[in-house]
Amino acid sequence: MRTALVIGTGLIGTSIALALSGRGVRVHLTDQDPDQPRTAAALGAGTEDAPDGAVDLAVVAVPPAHIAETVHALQRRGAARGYVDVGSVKSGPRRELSALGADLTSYLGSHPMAGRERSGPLAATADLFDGRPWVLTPTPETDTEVLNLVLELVALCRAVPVVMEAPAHDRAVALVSHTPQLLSSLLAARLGTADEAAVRLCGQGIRDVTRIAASDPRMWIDILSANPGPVADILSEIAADLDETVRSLRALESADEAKRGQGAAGIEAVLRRGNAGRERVPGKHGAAPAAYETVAVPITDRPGELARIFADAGRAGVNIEDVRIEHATGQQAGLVQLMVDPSAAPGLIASLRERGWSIRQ
Ligand SMILES: NC(=O)c1ccc[n+]([C@@H]2O[C@H](COP(=O)([O-])OP(=O)(O)OC[C@H]3O[C@@H](n4cnc5c(N)ncnc54)[C@H](O)[C@@H]3O)[C@@H](O)[C@H]2O)c1
Ligand SMILES: O=C(O)C(=O)C[C@]1(C(=O)O)C=C[C@@H](O)C=C1
Repeated sequence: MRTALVIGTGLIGTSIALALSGRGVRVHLTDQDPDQPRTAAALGAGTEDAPDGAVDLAVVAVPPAHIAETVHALQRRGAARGYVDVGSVKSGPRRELSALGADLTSYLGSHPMAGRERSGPLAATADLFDGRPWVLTPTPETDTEVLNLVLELVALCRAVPVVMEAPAHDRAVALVSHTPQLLSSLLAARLGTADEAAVRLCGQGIRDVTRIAASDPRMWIDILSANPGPVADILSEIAADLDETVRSLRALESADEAKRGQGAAGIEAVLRRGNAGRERVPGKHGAAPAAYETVAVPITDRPGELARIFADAGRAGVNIEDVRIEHATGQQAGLVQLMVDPSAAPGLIASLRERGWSIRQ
């Protein structure tokens, strides 16, 4: 990739622009608020000058509610060879693009799983995405060239590509991102009316769980409006857990020893379930299994082939942890190396064979 256009030079757009500029890509910056690209350019993220012609990749980093109209407008003026968005929700923007009659072959929905509670270019850093998962949601209609451009973007940002279908992505982030935001806000909201004497005692625990309560509400209204059902489902399960926990605490207040025992058991169960969940949270650089198994699949160099193999892996329920593509010199062919958890490899191989792929042993 030689040239890129970043639309929306806030936290995420400027962080991407800094990473790309730092690795030799000429990055053009634009935003509906002219102050933002000016600041981003001053930070070394790229240039405010408009590109001469079509760039290689347009990166749309605007709030979710504006993604579809922005991508569609860029496509209509032929701004780039490929278009990617980085929005925190994936099904809604795709549906809206489809309703607008946009070209879905040159568009790929993506979501870097890295961010901060602060907005704007001044919060941006070039290493924001280092080692973080970056979800890609190709479909069979995604052009191979566009998928390759986005894989290059992810690699240049030193992130780890993870392929998912948009609805599965939205359900997953409801649990790991959207519900935590609301729970953090709900807890921090209690501090709003608490006595000064109590607030003065805030220690590291409450700082940890309320950090993201400082996030921009406008952005989160957009995100939650595009994913309300899955978030409401998880919150109602948590509400049931809360009811149970309150019952256990009330039992602990009882004069009856047996009831107090039940209360303690209920609380212990919650804490132990919490320990087990927390153990599954990956470290900053991802809980990569010690070693991946490589499934090598020869492909022909024609539009849609890569997207098809990713979609077929998705249908097999297999997460692609990493991917490498070897291009055969002088031939319209290549070898795609899909890196997966060793336990997932046999199922992936069988499923891909069933779908007509040959596997290089
Ligand atoms: N903040 C995070 O932690 C995080 C993480 C991953 C992905 N995202 C996604 O990245 C995108 C950007 O989020 P951010 O945190 O960088 O927000 P931000 O508020 O820091 O930046 C958004 C920028 O987009 C500009 N903008 C808004 N509407 C526009 C339009 N129609 N045309 C051009 N520019 C427009 C704003 O002026 C602003 O500069 C969102 O879709 C968000 O869901 C955010
Ligand atoms: O660390 C933070 O500040 C974030 O909340 C980042 C976070 C997340 O939930 O992980 C927030 C929203 C995004 O879409 C992706 C990343």
